Amino acid sequence: MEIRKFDVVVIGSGTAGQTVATTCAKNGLNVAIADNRVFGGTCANRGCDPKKVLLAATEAIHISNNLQGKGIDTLPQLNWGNLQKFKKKFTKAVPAGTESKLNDLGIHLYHQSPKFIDKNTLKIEGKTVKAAKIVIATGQVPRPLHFKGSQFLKTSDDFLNLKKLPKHITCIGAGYIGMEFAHIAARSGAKITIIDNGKRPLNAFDPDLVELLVSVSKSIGIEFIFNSDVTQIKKLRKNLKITYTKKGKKKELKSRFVLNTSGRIPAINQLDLDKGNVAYSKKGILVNKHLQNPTNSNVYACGDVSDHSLALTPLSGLEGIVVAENIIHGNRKEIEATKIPSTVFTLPHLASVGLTESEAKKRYKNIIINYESVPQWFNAKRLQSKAYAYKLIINKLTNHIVGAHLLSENAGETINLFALAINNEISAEALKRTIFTYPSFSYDIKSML
Ligand SMILES: Cc1cc2nc3c(=O)[nH]c(=O)nc-3n(C[C@H](O)[C@H](O)[C@H](O)COP(=O)(O)OP(=O)(O)OC[C@H]3O[C@@H](n4cnc5c(N)ncnc54)[C@H](O)[C@@H]3O)c2cc1C
Ligand SMILES: NC(=O)c1ccc[n+]([C@@H]2O[C@H](COP(=O)([O-])OP(=O)(O)OC[C@H]3O[C@@H](n4cnc5c(N)ncnc54)[C@H](O)[C@@H]3O)[C@@H](O)[C@H]2O)c1
Repeated sequence: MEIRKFDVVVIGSGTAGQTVATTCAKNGLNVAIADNRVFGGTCANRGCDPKKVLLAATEAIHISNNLQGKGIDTLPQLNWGNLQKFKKKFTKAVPAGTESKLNDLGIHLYHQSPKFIDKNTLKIEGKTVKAAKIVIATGQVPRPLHFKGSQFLKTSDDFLNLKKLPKHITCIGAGYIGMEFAHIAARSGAKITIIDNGKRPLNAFDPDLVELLVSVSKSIGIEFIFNSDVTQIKKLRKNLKITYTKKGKKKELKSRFVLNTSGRIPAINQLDLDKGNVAYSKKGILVNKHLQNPTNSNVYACGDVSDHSLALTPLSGLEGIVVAENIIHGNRKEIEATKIPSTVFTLPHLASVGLTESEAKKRYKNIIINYESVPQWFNAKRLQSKAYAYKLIINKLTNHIVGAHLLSENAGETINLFALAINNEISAEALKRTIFTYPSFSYDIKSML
């Protein structure tokens, strides 16, 4: 049987996989890439980008609602069907565009999941393929939940493709996806309930700012049920009946559509990793500082699927570059300890970079915490925003900002200035001295400092 040989085979065509494949190909390596779904990955096809397109229309609703009677008389009417058509204009072009970009670089494309046969050999599309280096960049998939009726659960993919918005949606999980989708759906006219088995949403974010976000969320009709476990979903004629337990008591609610937003797990179960002697854990493919697998040095992993990665697009891209450079030049690049900014695209946004208050207290002896809720500031008032707050954490000794946490209409943008300051050790004083445009959210940084 003919055996096809490549320098590099990349599994997964998302941000991480594409970055590795294109960089290696541009450097003269013979590359193949495989994906078992449409090419282009989660972010562009069924994640960040389509979500942000849906969000744009709800931003119009949000701002109009806030300014009703203050210059806005007639509220805009959201047309979910047309919004979905608009969104499709973005997503439809992604798979073919990605394939053509990869083809143009001479990269061989496979459209199935490879399986390891041994350390350097894969079976793909029924063929045996050998590669000097194999890169696993398969991302994550929704965490399966196991209870009676869990087959009725829908995923983020289903939500993003909804032709009609259900009257009532329940999200199981108050993380990034649950909170962002709840805000989109609530402003589009649906009634939302979020059930979480924890005591609050968005665990990794500052508790004071999250509390304010919860209160805004409630004001747009989102209902929260915390410390609760869903035990069963039963199909009724039109609705689904959700049974859950809270403090040992059995409770029920009815909903048209139940979304599993309880987190995502590494997409590794189709790869036969044991045959390739590839070490992995529940968190993903194990990697060292060069993003190389400790038990099979021919294998690298990057993006969401690696065991230490935060599931964020910019980090997946960064890791893709590290892997590509290590394959091309030998292991010379390590993953840098950059502070990665992150935004929950609710309205207002919740954004964060660097240490949380509790992390900073453990790490530094003397810190300054500037925490304030400032709905009276001009930028909040002109937009009639229900919440504007910040928490900055500064190392007293060096005057460097070590953590920034923002809740504002523009936090997703403003946080990038803090990422710049933290990662480049620009002092709080230097940031305060810098001239920013006025009136802008960036200008507010001066008052925060
Ligand atoms: C709804 C949603 C919204 C998000 N919003 C944001 C956001 O606003 N900002 C942000 O930074 N991040 C966001 N994320 C996270 C972001 O999408 C991921 O961090 C990013 O896409 C990861 O890139 P990746 O290349 O590691 O993996 P992916 O983009 O997931 O790519 C992995 C690819 O591997 C393929 N694959 C999987 N298994 C196999 C297999 N066995 N064989 C072959 N191919 C396989 C998949 O089909 C996929 O194309 C969001 C995620 C979701 C789900
Ligand atoms: N704006 C962004 O950058 C963005 C947006 C979406 C997703 N993402 C990335 O994707 C990842 C996955 O997002 P996600 O929202 O799916 O997960 P998540 O980890 O953010 O949140 C999962 C939530 O589900 C809850 N949960 C877990 N098991 C549960 C159960 N059995 N019952 C009830 N609640 C349960 C958790 O307590 C948590 O609040 C994120 O961690 C993030 O890195 C990023």
